[in-house]
Amino acid sequence: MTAVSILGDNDRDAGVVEEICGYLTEAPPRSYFLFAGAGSGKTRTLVEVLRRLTGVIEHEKGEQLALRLRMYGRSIKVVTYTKNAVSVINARLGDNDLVSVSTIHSFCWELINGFNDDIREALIAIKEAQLAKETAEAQAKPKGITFAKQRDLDEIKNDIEDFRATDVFIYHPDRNTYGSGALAHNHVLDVTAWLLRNKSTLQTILKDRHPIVLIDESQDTMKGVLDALMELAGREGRNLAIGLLGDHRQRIYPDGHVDLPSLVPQNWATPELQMNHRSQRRIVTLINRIWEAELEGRTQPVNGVAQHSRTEKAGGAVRIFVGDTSRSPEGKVLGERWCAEQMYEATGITFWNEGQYQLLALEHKLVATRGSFLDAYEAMVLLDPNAAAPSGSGDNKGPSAVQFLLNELAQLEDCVGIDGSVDEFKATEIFRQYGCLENMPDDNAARLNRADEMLKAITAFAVACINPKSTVEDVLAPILDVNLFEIDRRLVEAYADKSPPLPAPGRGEEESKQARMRRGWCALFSAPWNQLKRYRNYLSGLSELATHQVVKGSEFMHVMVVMDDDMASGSLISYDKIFGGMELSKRDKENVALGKETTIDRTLRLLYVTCSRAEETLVLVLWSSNPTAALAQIRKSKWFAEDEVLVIP
Ligand SMILES: Nc1ncnc2c1ncn2[C@@H]1O[C@H](COP(=O)(O)OP(=O)(O)OP(=O)(O)O)[C@@H](O)[C@H]1O
Repeated sequence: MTAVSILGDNDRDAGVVEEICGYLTEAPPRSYFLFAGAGSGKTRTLVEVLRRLTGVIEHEKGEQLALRLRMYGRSIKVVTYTKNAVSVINARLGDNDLVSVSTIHSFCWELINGFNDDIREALIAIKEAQLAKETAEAQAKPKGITFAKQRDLDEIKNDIEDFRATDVFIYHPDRNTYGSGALAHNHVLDVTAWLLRNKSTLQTILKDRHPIVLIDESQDTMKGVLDALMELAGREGRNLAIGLLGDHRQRIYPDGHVDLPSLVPQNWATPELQMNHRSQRRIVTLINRIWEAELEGRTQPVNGVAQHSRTEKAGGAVRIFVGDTSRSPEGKVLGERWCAEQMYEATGITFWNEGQYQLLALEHKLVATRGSFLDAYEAMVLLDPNAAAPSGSGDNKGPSAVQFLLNELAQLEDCVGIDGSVDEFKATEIFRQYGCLENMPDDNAARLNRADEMLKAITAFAVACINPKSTVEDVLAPILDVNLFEIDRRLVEAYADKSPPLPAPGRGEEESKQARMRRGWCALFSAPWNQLKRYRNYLSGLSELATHQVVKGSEFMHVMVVMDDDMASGSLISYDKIFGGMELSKRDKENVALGKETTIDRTLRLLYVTCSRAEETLVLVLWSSNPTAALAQIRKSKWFAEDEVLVIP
């Protein structure tokens, strides 16, 4: 093979940048959807397009567009999934006032901030629609509106009244916002989508500021906002162009559209990137097979192009190991080490016997079990299922009602030495930071009394912190008893409520939000305190097993993917079903018949995402409920060669 042909093969996508520049500089500009698989260099393509469209790199039509943007004080908006992606794109673009990069939350808030009457109207309309829908659904059930459901409906009505009474709405895209008028992250997205659909002022503002909007990771972008933008681009074809970048095969959040490619309007351009610059050929072949697989229970279409690896990346190694899921968690950890050892023996790559590989799993429960913080995690899920686990965009900081435990109390714990001594200087700083010293009595004696009370509380807190047997309640009690901080009302009330939790609902039984939260609070108060620290690390992406947060957009030389249905919450994911260790359920078959998304679809995409992170070598470990059946199907499938399939003894 000659140098020229190597270059030719590797450069098969070289024309895509120019192709996209052509669409966006057409008069009027044309919207597009870029099919771009794993490791295809989406960010690089995006940045190269932006450089040409803003006159950084010589480009005749780009320079004309730049001139027009500058003349009207406009810019191209790039919407990314994470704050990290904002910095990556900004760093690669350099100083460029014709491009403005934001996360979707910032983008939405930039548009609606200050339009308080519109925000209120949208919030009320959204909640009223929710109320009507949930009421109708409950009425249609044989039991009608149960007591538990009525409580939930009343809560929606209360929210509507609260919105009506709010004058000014506040929000911070980078953190949770508290206090009167505070909007949650999802409110901001819902409100923006509603206003883009219903208010011409906002539509005009958007196209006047940003005639071109490019959305990265569009497969996971909240569908409400995406639909509103696509609808607007359809209507305002001459004034607003949308570019969607992403890989529908890598959709991992339920916020995105089930099958985005099929929603792309006919008149949009659909360029394609065919290269995978990241992985060795063996891995690229595997991910192509995974995506093309015709599995029973699959409803998602096989749209999108097969990828090509770089010519010089013609190697790579893959193994799948199958073991019995009835093993203990410790036994499984040992089994996984054995697999790594086998990989070392097969490839001679020393990283595998030095623990220098990236463990990946996408089930939060698995991470929580391996990381020894399962009680804390499960309590958080009961308190707020949407906020308990880290999210790819880095928004989730845990349930809002427990922020005091995760922030103030965690900071206070940092002032406690391993012997239980308290660094009083540091502790005082924290009290000052949170305004705990502002209401000290003026009277000298009362002041001394209060200081003494505070000292006793922090000493008791320190003793509880260093005791490995302490529960969250043990640590919290001394602090709450003396009202040291201004604490979220929900936490204070839950602590004061000494009623026992109701039992968990049986299969098919309904549970009110309040009853679920009461179970969550009780579980949290009795969880070991030391689990909270591990839970915090997990939220910030620091646990040994990587989850979505780390996986999105990352790459690692050597990857081990651990698949264990026992640790998957609910029935949304099942590796055993795609590998043949378990039959499809009745529900799966019903979903197939209705053409709905199935367990198989979701699991296949998770597998695609995790496998495509590997550059050189990849180990898959399946803990199966029926290893014999799974092995038979794996051997029959064309995914792996005979010598790539092994049994964990
Ligand atoms: N044109 C190119 N030539 C050589 N290497 C490239 C090229 N484009 C990207 N790469 C390299 O390939 C790897 C994958 O690129 P990148 O992470 O941008 O892909 P991606 O499309 O964002 O992938 P994913 O969606 O899987 O996260 C990176 O290591 C990047 O440096």
